[in-house]
Amino acid sequence: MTEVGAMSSQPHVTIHQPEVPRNLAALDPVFTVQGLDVFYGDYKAVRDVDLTIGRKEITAMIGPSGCGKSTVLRCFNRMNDLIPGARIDGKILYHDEDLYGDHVDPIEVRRRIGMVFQKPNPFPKSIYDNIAYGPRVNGHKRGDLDSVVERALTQAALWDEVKDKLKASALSLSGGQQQRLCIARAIAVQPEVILMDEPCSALDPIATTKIEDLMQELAKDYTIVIVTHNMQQAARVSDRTAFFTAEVDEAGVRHGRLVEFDETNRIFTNPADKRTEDYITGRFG
Ligand SMILES: Nc1ncnc2c1ncn2[C@@H]1O[C@H](COP(=O)(O)OP(=O)(O)OP(=O)(O)O)[C@@H](O)[C@H]1O
Repeated sequence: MTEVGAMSSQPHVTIHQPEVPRNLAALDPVFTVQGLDVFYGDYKAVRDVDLTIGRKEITAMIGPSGCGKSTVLRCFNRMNDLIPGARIDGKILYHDEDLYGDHVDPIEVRRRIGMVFQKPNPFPKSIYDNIAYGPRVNGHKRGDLDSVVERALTQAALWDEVKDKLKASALSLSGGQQQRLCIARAIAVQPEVILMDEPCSALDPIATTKIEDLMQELAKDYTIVIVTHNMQQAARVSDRTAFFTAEVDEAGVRHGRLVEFDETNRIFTNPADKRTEDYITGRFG
C-alpha cells in the first residue's frame, strides 16, 4: 500500500496497490465507447462520451450525483433497454462488435456482462438455488450443478461461510453475505464482465472491505466496471478511473459529461482537468 497525497491539498487519498500490480501499459479493450449520448425520452441525460474499458482491469466511474454514471454503466449490458423511452446515439463496441447491432440478443449480452446492484437482491430461494438458477436456465444438468455452485461461491469468497447451509434461504444471510451471493450468482453463468453499481453502499465497513478484496481477486479473471460515490474506494480498488460531471448547456439543460479518464493513480495525484482536481480534493460535489 502506498500513501499518495492528492494534489497539494486535502483530503489525502490512500491508494492500495494490488499485490501483483497489473500491467496497465497495454490497454486491451473490451468496450470501446464512441460519441455516446443516452436519452430518456427527449431528455439527453448523457452527452458525447468516449471511453475504453480494458480487459481484466477494474474501471471506476465517479462523479457527483446525477452526472450519468449509472446510466452509462447500464448501457454496457443493455439494461437501459428495459426502461421505456431510453435509447442511445453513438456506438458501444463490445470487442469489435456493435453491442446495439440488430442481430445482437440482449439476453445473451446480459449473460456475458453480469450486473451487481446497490442493494443486494437475492431471489427468495435457497442459497443453492440462487446460484444454480442461471446455469439451469442455460441448460446445465443436475450432475455438474453442484460443482458450478461450489466454484461460484468459492470465487465469491462465500463458500466457507455457507457450505453447511446451502438449503437455507438466501434472505437469512447478512447484507454483506447477500452481496457476495449476488456476485457469486453473476459469476455462475461465466460472464466476461461484471458491472457493479454502488455495490457497497448498503454495507458496513467490514463487509465493504471484503467486497473490495474480492474485486481485486476477481479482476484476475474478469473485467469489472464499478460505479461508486466513494472516492477512497475508487482509489483503493480501480486501475483506471472515469470522472463524470453534469454541465448545463447553452439551452439551460443539464447533461452528464465525461471529464477525464486515466489511470487511477494519475486521476488522484495529477489530474489533467481542473474540474477533476476540484472534485477529488472536495472543493466540488
Ligand atoms: N429511468 C430514468 N428516467 C428518466 N430519467 C432518468 C432515469 N434514470 C436516470 N435519469 C436521469 O438521468 C440523469 C443521470 O442519472 P444517473 O442515475 O445515471 O446519474 P448518477 O450519476 O448515477 O447519479 P447517482 O450518483 O445519484 O446515482 C439524471 O438527471 C437522472 O434524473
